[in-house]
Amino acid sequence: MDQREFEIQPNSDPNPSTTHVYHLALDIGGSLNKLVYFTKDDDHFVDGEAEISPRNTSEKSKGSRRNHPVLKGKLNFKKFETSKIDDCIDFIKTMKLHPGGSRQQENPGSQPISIKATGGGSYKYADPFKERLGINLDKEDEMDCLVAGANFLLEVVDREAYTYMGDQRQFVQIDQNDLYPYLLVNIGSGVSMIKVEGNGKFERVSGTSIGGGTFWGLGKLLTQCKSFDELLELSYQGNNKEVDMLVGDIYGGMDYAKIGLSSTAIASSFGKAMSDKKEREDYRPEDMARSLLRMISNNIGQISYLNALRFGLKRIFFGGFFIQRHPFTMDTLSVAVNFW
Ligand SMILES: Nc1ncnc2c1ncn2[C@@H]1O[C@H](COP(=O)(O)OP(=O)(O)OP(=O)(O)O)[C@@H](O)[C@H]1O
Ligand SMILES: CC(C)(CO)[C@@H](O)C(=O)NCCC(=O)O
Repeated sequence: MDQREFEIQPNSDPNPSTTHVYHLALDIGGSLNKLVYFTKDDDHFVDGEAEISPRNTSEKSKGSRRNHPVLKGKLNFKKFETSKIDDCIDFIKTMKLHPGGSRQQENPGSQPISIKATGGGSYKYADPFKERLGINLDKEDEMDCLVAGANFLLEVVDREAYTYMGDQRQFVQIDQNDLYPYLLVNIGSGVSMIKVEGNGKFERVSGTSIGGGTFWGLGKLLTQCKSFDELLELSYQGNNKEVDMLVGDIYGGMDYAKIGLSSTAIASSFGKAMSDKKEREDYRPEDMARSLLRMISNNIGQISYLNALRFGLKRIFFGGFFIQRHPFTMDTLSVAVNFW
């Protein structure tokens, strides 16, 4: 997808009276409900349809990537907490996204409007969508969508995948002939690990229930934070060694060099709390938040690495809102993958 013609606008709402909406779709997960819709301004509106031109996705990648049509318009992303599903329905209603959003889908004439939706919430919340908006959620399997989306981004969008270590973001140049097989680790409320061998060729090989929902849920109980962003922000100000038992705490300040453990390595997450004569209130919320973030990210990194090893996969791609735009979390994952 050529990013010169294809703008991605995070959470900026277009004016419904001057904008034409196409292809509203939803991913209703355990924590977050994600909406995507495509818009064209009056300027780019041709005979009631979006202008589509089949062309290569990027001058630079001519020949090396598959041809995809380029839609001249904007993709708009919006997210809501899934628990506030009514806010999402209100938004769709106010912005009048649902009639336009189905325009190019398979609903000609007076058929009931149907919107593509994935994630567990497409089952759980089918009734409120029907009752309040009169729309059917046309369900797609979440793993199919996840893999199709990841493959599309990796095959088509330049500068999409990157490594993150020590504050350094480095884009990965992907050789299309050497993309598969890879391990896809999607960190949402829970974590899914999928071995991807090609388009439509994948198997969910592992997962863990200790994921983004655990960080936010347990973190809320420990710190009284009111939002995920607040909890994450708090964790940046904390020091996990106040809560975690380090190798040095066990070895009298020394490394355990013989097995490659430095004195600062975490020997036991939250381990200090067992023997400290302290109540929960005596620990600083920021230190607990930091320790929790480390514990969960390290665990995901370790399980991912072991699964990559188990299936002989040389590359792991991480995704999901637990890490999106969160450099410290990404860095912790990278350190964990390298450590184990
Ligand atoms: N603003 C936010 N509000 C709540 N959680 C957030 C927010 N930003 C990031 N997160 C994190 O992202 C996680 C949700 O990620 P994502 O949307 O990818 O998963 P999901 O689709 O809701 O879950 P699942 O796939 O397991 O059903 C949350 O559990 C939380 O850790
Ligand atoms: C249940 C799903 C697939 C819903 O997205 C996800 O939250 C998940 O992969 N959870 C982890 C489940 C496990 O493998 O332990």
